[in-house]
Amino acid sequence: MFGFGQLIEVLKKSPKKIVFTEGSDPRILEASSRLLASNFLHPILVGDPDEIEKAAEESGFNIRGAEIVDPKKFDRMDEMVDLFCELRKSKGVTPEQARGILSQANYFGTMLVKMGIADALLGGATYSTADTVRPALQLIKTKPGNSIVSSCFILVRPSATGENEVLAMSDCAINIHPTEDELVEIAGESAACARIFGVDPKVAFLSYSTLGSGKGEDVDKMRNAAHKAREKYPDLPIEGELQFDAAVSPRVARTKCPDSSVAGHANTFIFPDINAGNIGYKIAQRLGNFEAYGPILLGLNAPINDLSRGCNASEVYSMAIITAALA
Ligand SMILES: CC(C)(COP(=O)(O)OP(=O)(O)OC[C@H]1O[C@@H](n2cnc3c(N)ncnc32)[C@H](O)[C@@H]1OP(=O)(O)O)[C@@H](O)C(=O)NCCC(=O)NCCS
Ligand SMILES: CC(=O)OP(=O)(O)O
Repeated sequence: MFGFGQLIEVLKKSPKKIVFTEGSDPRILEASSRLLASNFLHPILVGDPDEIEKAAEESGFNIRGAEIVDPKKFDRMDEMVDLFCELRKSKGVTPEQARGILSQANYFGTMLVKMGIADALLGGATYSTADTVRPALQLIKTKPGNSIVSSCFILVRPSATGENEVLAMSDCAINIHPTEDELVEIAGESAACARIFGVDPKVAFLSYSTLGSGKGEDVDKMRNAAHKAREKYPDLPIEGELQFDAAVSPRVARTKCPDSSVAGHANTFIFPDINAGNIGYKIAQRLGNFEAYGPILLGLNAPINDLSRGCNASEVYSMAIITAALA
């Protein structure tokens, strides 16, 4: 069963540095002060030191000991500019353009990871997901063997048995209209992510149709993706296409698809597109009493994660631990 204690133990054995791109945000400052009080994860705050210290003082958080890095005064900026130009040479980026781009905290922070100055990055408390993730897509790129970066939310809710109920939902944040093959990759990556959080994955490819009850291109897409995923991951329990009720309710599953061993017991949900996924996870979070951790980026070649702009300090703290522990 998943607990943050296990991730913290991982970090205690191998402490890491995590860069926060929104160094003066009060939620980042609160999470950083909690991290500084322990010694398993060291925050690097990007921004103007005066502004950050003033914000910390005003919000009453002790960030003594935090590293603050100001892109305007960074002593390795020439080296960073050269590396950036090299990485983006196919786009013909000039050093002057690179300097402008690297004055932005999202690009600067990503380059701190690329240069090995930080082990991990967490952003998105005020930056949109697109602005948090784009520098990583451009500079860090996908892991060898992956064709896309995607994402997964881990949803956690205490249950009546006393054990946490843990679910995975994907892709709620990155790929807007994933293809069948991309959905297959998302399912494999999400199942692997779910396992890290103690889930024995049972994967449902979601739709408005259950095994042919409805018709349409989107139904075909999810059915075909489920079929391809079963071929690619023969040991993974996979069903699709399924409506959400058939995926999670044993009673509904007995009526709609009695022969499926996944239906009624699914815990890893693959949505047809980002509209469904983003709306779906936020309903679970805001109306279903689930804590939502993510989006956890999958398939990216370094530990960089995004936050929802609606996050609180406790979610920042948890996501920082998740991000660094998965490094
Ligand atoms: C992720 C996202 C920002 C990328 O869009 P974009 O920046 O317009 O993408 P582009 O097509 O210009 O590609 C930029 C780079 O990222 C790469 N890229 C884009 N999507 C990618 C993906 N899913 N996986 C890996 N690389 C990707 C491109 O190959 C390109 O690389 P290059 O510049 O080296 O050639 C976009 O898909 C998006 O906005 N997604 C939804 C985000 C969102 O609003 N989520 C809801 C809230 S969580
Ligand atoms: C993940 C997500 O939906 O992010 P935001 O709320 O910042 O758009």
